Amino acid sequence: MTKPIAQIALPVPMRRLFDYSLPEPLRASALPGVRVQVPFGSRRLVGIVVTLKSESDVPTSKLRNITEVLDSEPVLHALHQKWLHWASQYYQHPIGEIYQAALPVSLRKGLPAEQQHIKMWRTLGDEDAAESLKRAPRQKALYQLLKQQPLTDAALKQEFSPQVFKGLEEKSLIECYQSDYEPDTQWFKHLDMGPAPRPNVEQSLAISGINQLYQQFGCVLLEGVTGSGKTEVYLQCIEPLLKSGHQVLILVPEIGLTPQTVQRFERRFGLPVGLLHSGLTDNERLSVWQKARSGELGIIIGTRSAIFTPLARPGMIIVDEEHDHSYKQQDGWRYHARDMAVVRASLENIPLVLGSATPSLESLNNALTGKYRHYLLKQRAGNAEPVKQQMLDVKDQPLKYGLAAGMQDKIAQHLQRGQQVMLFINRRGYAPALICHHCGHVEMCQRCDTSFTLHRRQNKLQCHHCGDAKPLPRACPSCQQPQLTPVGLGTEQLEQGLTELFPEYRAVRIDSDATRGKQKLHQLLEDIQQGDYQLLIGTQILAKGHHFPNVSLVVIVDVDAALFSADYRAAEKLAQLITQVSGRAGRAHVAGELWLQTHNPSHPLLQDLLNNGYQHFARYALSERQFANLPPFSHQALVRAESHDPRQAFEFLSQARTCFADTDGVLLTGPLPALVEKRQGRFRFQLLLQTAKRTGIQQALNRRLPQMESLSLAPKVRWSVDIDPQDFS
Ligand SMILES: Nc1ncnc2c1ncn2[C@@H]1O[C@H](COP(=O)(O)OP(=O)(O)OP(=O)(O)O)[C@@H](O)[C@H]1O
Ligand SMILES: [Zn+2]
Repeated sequence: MTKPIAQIALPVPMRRLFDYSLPEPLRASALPGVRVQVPFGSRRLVGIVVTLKSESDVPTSKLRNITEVLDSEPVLHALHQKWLHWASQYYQHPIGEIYQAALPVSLRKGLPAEQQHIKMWRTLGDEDAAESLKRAPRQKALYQLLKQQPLTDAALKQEFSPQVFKGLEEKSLIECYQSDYEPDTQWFKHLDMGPAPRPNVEQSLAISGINQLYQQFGCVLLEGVTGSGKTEVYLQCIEPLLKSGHQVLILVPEIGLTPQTVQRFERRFGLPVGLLHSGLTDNERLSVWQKARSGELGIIIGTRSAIFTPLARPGMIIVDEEHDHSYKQQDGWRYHARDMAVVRASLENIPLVLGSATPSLESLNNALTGKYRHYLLKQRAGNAEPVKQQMLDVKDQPLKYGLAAGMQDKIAQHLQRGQQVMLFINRRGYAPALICHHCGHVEMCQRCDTSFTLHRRQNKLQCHHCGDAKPLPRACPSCQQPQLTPVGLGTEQLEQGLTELFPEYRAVRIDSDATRGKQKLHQLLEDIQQGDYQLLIGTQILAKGHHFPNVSLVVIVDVDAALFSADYRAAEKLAQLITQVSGRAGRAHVAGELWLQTHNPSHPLLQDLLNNGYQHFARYALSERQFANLPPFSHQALVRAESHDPRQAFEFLSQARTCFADTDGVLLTGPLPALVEKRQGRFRFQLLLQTAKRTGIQQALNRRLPQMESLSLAPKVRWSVDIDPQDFS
């Protein structure tokens, strides 16, 4: 007998499921994993059936009815559901919000999940009208194409503008119709393989090791210096999988930045690659989701949330640049896509490959302790030489636009040899602050604890924490004198300075200000490839994964700020950044060098990193973490709270602390102010929980969260729990 009650996950911030009764006619179709529409208060919500049952704690008369079943088959299969329930436990986050996050936006809204029809075009009538279209060559071209066979709207739109269709439609020569959608899931029978280089010894070892894990769970850390051919290893590992019809999901930090990587996958296998990134419309996203689920796509490449893409025949998950911080969601449900990937791979019983030149200390520790298989690529692939890394001591040196004289000479030398130079600085805008030379007043954001950044191009001051902006004042708002002076250096100023210092060369700036708009970045990257620019200035966007063969010098203008941070992960982050940035140099035929400007050339971190490389540094950093009992040798959760009245957030966390007071094995730190204490008008505090075992965090929170939720201040402050926090700002 079919069960009359369904437990539903609803997109509401409550840590529970909701019981609804199933009217008789809906019972056969309400399977676990399908979407349903239900009344909730005065609203209608789209939820997902989790389980069916015969009885509820709520009296039957009080149960409300499910109004509609939206799917004929589950949008989340059983394994996926199991995975999400694990996540709800692990991240201590409401299950309904997790289910919601795992679906594309269109499906959250209740739109159809199946790709039922596709829009096609065909010609009308028998006679050939080409003659009458002589004066409209585009219309004639489209007409003749369709005369041969009907074609899909999606394919034609790439080539013909809407006017062309309209013209022909008005002449009643073509019409549009809906055709039944038949997915092509047999792509693997006609792969069109492109040429592949012969792998070197290190690559071969990695490839054969990874391929031993065919349809079997296992994690692999591929630790390879930049340019060592990690991508080539991925390509060769997935080849046998694709040939046997399996699908591969690849996570990357940011797609807009790696068009070349995407092309490499397409060319190697002659297959379209499904792309998932933030620049897509809801419809485009849904389409990739559908094609991945039906098995129509062999390769899916996407950013963080692509980890939720369903696969009909999963073969492997790859997380490229696994150390990258974009894999951690920083608001709402704060999951880590890499960690989600580990659990997914184990449930689906497939291998997971984590690749990086600068692995996170977490993954490295798992590799060193034997939990993960570990393959090292120590040499750059092909003919590329290792990058020479050096420091320039800028103590007591006059700096012009942040550059010492010696550095300016170096840049000139490389430019004169016809090579490109990349300069890296971590701050966008013109200058991080504007100070009054007369009275010392600094314009501060009223809502945050920070100075306004000067953006000279746009003639404005902007807060980089809350986005608040205002026009550049002509005089000091405090003393009315006109001597307002920029302090510090940003990308905009460096660009201006370089144009002044090297007028015969062209400079380009790559930061989030300069690259707004979908195509802009793409275009700039292409122009750089073409050699249109010789001086490339950027923030960390420029550090990620590009391949600019003609860059021979990379300069990091200032590393000092990061050397003295209160965040225990700062050293790791800085080392990753320096190594990644330096990996941009000398990737092909020209030798590359990296120069760091610093006031602290004897700093042990810099010494170790530059003399011994990231692999050595990371192992040393791990021993330090172990000594200090920090992650990955302990496990953390961060309770954050913020409020307009600083006392409320602080008091809430003080009370929260007492909830944990008698919990054994939990080390409590705080409440302490966050690194950025005030943001958008709210004061921010943190309480850190630390335990020796991973499960300790979950046990403590399982027992104490309900108590915290019932604290009198709980509804009055904004608070959240962050498991495995990465960022304490
Ligand atoms: N075995 C090989 N023989 C010759 N060339 C190779 C080989 N493997 C890789 N290459 C080439 O070396 C260059 C770098 O390789 P690849 O992009 O795979 O490295 P990577 O480690 O993924 O780089 P990144 O540092 O950007 O992550 C590419 O141009 C690639 O085609
Ligand atoms: Zn602000």
